[in-house]
Order: sequence, then C-alpha cells, then structure tokens
Amino acid sequence: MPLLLKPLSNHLLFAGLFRNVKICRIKRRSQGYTESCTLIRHRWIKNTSCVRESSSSAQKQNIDLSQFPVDKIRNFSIIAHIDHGKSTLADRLLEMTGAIAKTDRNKQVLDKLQVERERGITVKAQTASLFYKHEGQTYLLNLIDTPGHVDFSYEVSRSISACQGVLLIVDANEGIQAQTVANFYLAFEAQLSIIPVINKIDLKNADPDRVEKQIETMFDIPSEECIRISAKLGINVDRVLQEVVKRIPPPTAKLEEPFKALVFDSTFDHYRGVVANIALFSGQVCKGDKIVSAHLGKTYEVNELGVLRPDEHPTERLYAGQVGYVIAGMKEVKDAQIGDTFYHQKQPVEPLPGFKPAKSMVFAGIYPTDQSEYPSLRSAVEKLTLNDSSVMVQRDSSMALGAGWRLGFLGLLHMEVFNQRLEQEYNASVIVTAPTVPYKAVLSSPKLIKEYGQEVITIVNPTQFPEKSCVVEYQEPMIDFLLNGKPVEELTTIVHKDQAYNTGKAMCVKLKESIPRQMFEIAVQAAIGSKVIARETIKAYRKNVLAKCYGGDITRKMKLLKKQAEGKKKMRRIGNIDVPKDAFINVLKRK
Ligand SMILES: Nc1nc2c(ncn2[C@@H]2O[C@H](COP(=O)(O)OP(=O)(O)OP(=O)(O)O)[C@@H](O)[C@H]2O)c(=O)[nH]1
Repeated sequence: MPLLLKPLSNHLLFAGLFRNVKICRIKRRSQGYTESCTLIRHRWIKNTSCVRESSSSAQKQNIDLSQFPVDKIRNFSIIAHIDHGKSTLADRLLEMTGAIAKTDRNKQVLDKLQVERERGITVKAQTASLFYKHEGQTYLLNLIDTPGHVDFSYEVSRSISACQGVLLIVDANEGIQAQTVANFYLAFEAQLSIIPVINKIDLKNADPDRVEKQIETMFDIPSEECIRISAKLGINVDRVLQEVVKRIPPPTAKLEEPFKALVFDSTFDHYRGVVANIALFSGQVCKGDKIVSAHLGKTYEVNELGVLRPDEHPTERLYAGQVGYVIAGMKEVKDAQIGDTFYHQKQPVEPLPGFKPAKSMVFAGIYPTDQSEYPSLRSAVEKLTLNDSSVMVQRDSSMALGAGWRLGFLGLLHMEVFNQRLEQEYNASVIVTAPTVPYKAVLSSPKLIKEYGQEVITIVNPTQFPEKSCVVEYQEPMIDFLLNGKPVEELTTIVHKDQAYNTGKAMCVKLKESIPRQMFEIAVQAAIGSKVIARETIKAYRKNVLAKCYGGDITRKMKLLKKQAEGKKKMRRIGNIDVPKDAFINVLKRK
C-alpha cells in the first residue's frame, strides 16, 4: 500500500510517493530556514543536512565555469587545532563572497551533519566554491573546511591533496597546539603554500604578538606573513581573501590534456546513488560523458555534475583545476572509492597515487540488536564507510551477538561519532563491544607460525589472543616523547591507549615544569608513532650572565662564562636542548 502524506500548510512535499515504498522526503520551513526530513516506517528522522538560507546572488543561476581558466582558480583548505575557528572563518568567507546570506542563523554552515551540529565540532571536510572579485578580475576559490580533532586528521590529509595552499588558523589566546603542529606538517610535506591566520584577536586574553613569535620560531614563517583576524566579528577577514589570491598558486592542471580526476570524497545519496567529489587534474568533463573508474575498470555515464556552493549547484562542465561533484549512476558503494581516479572511456590515463590507508588505533565489534536487521545494517555500514574511508571493516561473529563486524577507528571520538551517524543517518540500532587497541604477539609455536604464515601477528580482537605458552612476547602501542621534534628514549612509555592522551598530557606538563627555559622556545610533545597527541611549550629565555658585570674586567667576565658553561655540562644534551637529570627523575617519579 502506498503511504499517503497530507501536506501541512508550512510543509513542502519534496519527493513524491513511491509505490509500495514507505519512504518520503519533505522539506519543512521552520524559523526561516529549510530542513529536509525523511519519513521511514512512519517515523520522522532528521536528515543529515540542513539547507541554509542562501543569498540572492547565490540563487541557482547559470554558472559558466569556462570563464575560470587555471590562473583564475585557487584551491585551499582551512586547517587548525580543534575550536580555533575554522568553520566560523568559512562562514565569513561564504558570506563575503555572496554564497550565503549574512544572518545570525547561518552559523557553521559547512558543518552539515546532525552529529556536527549537536557536538559543535567538524567531523567531515566540506567543500564550497566561491566567486571573488579582486582588482577587477573574478576568481573561483574552492575552499575545504576540515576537522580539527586528531581523530579526524585523515579528512585533513585527503583534503590537502585537492589543494595548493592552506589557511593555518591559530587561536590568539591558546597559541600553537598539538593539531596546529600536526596539520602544519601535513601541509608542509605536501609543499603547499601556508598562510598563518591568527584568529580571535577580539578576545580579552588574546596575545597575537606572542602567537606571531611562536609561529616564527616553530614554523619559520616571518611574523609579517601572519594575518590577524576575528572571524566572529569579521575583523580583517577581507584581507584573508586578498592573500589567498596573492599567495596561493593556481593549480598546475592542463586543460588540453585528457580528463583525469581524483575522487577525494564520496557520499551515498539514498535516491541518486554515489555522489563523488572530484578534483580535476587535467582535461574537462560534461554531462553525458562516459567515464571509467581506474580502480574497478567500470564505465559510467555522467548524469549530473557541478560545484558546491556549498549545496550542489549543477553546471554544464567542469574544467582542469576545478573542484566539484559528479553523479554517474553509481548505485553500489564500492563504485566510487575515495582515492580512485576517473578518466574518459576513450582516453585512459595513469591513475593518481590515491591515499595512504588510515591506521586504526581503536577496534570494537558492532552487531545489530536484532539479527534480522543484519542486511540493512550491512548496507548502512557500507554507505557510511564510503563517506568515512578511515574506518577499517572486517566481518566478525560472536556466539552471543551473532553476525557483525569488527571496525577499526582512529580514536574513541571517531568511534562514538561513527555509531551516532549510523543511528541518526541510517536509523540503525547497534550493540557496540568494549573498544580495544591493537596488540602484537611474537609467536613461538611453529604450528601457529605456519597457520598465520608469520612470526609476528596483530590482534585486534581480544578473543583471538593466542595462548601464552605459544607466545614469546606481547607488544602494545606506546608514546614517544619528543623535544623539539626529537625523541627522548628515557621517557618513552607503554600505556593503554585509553590513557595515552591523559598520560601524555600530564607528562608534557611535568616536563614543562622541570626543564628550565632556554635561549629558544621548546616544544614538548607526546606522540604515538608520528601522531602528536599532547603538547606544551617552554618559552624562550635569554640570560645575560654579564649583565651585572660593569667595566672591562675581562677575567671576571671569563669566570662567569666558565661557570655558566659548567652548569650546562651537568645537563644532558638531547638534540639542541639541555635537560637536567632532575627533570627525568621528576617526570619518572610521577609515574
Ligand atoms: N571570540 C571569538 N570567538 C570565535 C572566533 N572565531 C571562532 N570563535 C568561536 O570559537 C568556537 C569554535 O569555533 P569553530 O569555528 O567551530 O572552530 P573549528 O576550528 O571549526 O572547530 P572544529 O572544526 O571542531 O575543530 C565557537 O564557539 C566560535 O564562536 C573569533 O574570532 N572570536
């Protein structure tokens, strides 16, 4: 029986009725902005996206992207530590370029997911194309807002692959934090132009001078290159756009070469199948073209393509250097994997390198609460992992809970957000087992070595722990402590992953208290592998031992300098940092 919907006065019927299908989508207008909702089995669920008020200039007019040759394009990401103001700055840039209306309701527009709005954090990178007039020329700026939390850093590394530059936002009060450093290095290693932006200068405790010096010391970027802004109040934000045009180079894409595009993000739309976000490295593509996925070798016909403003805005074509979306009848999740390359059917190209797989740090089992819901949960997990390719998926089963999966996440917050998205976006009801970290076991039993085909195995499921008698040793993840980027062996410690952040933070604080200030600023960092999880900064100090030594008594001056040198000898040198023995004792005693 078709389900009948009675349109309410202030509701707008969006997608019609499907024969024998109890799913309907409507848009309802509430307090000035429009929300799309999905009705499934007589239950209202809020959809993942909120369509915000757009400005009149951003109404769906025809956009001819051919007027933007490569030299009129700038692709950039906004990167920063959590809460330093990336999404707020993105709002201002969208407003200033007319993509959204300037109203109090348009807050963190690029945080489209319900989970992002509820938690007030970004978990998915989002793209928006802006048109910006500068010195009589109109530029196409493609902005990607990224998450700040370490658990979503995979989003940052993927976004960076579609860009030539970044805005590195630093809070004028908090200064450089762990993810500022980690994200800086991601951009630096990708050889992108980095524009430091000191945000929140309106705060009472803002100290932009100090932050400018930090940026100069840590990243070797002259303080004159920093832009001081208040994203909240819109102070000096216009300068950010001017500098994007001036300092970020255009993409090196060539229009005359065959079409080649990198899939840097994908979502699954319940009605239209896979929507792939692509960055065009060369050539052009238009509606009706036959494109091939290099990963699967499958051919698809382009049904729709366009730019994100930040909502989908169809266009006729996309050209080299541009960033947009493409819908090509891909109904299966595996049809558009993130990192895949698309090319024209008749012009095969060498695929782009794609992305390094993410390394899972936390594992948990996920099972449907009711086994009859296994097929629908499988489809939900597949669709969500298309949108979040950093989740590792392995089939699993348990005597008590039945068939399910063992999923690998980048951290506990990542795990929570994934489960919340399963519930909110797919109406899934799941049982999640206690999270564990991956362990390694060095096997001694020849039988087991033969069975696994190797001597060292990784265990992500506690039930697969081999018998103690068959194992030489078990290994678990550990933190290294870094002083100005150099590891300190003595402080390397093994802790449970759950306690890694707290232990790392506490030891960084203790080290900061114990290491005397030196002639230069010192970054004390706790890291797991190359991932920095906590950080403290020891400010620079310049002690002039000759300050009280008046006149030209050279022997007295020599004595003072010798004494200073002897004092330094007592300290252990690590790289270029002097660490007194007491500092080690203090920190280790604390354990
Ligand atoms: N006073 C002041 N507050 C700001 C400014 N910019 C952002 N904020 C506030 O800082 C908080 C975090 O801002 P967001 O824009 O969500 O930060 P974010 O970096 O996008 O956060 P994540 O994406 O979760 O990492 C919000 O409460 C903003 O209102 C500013 O210039 N001044």
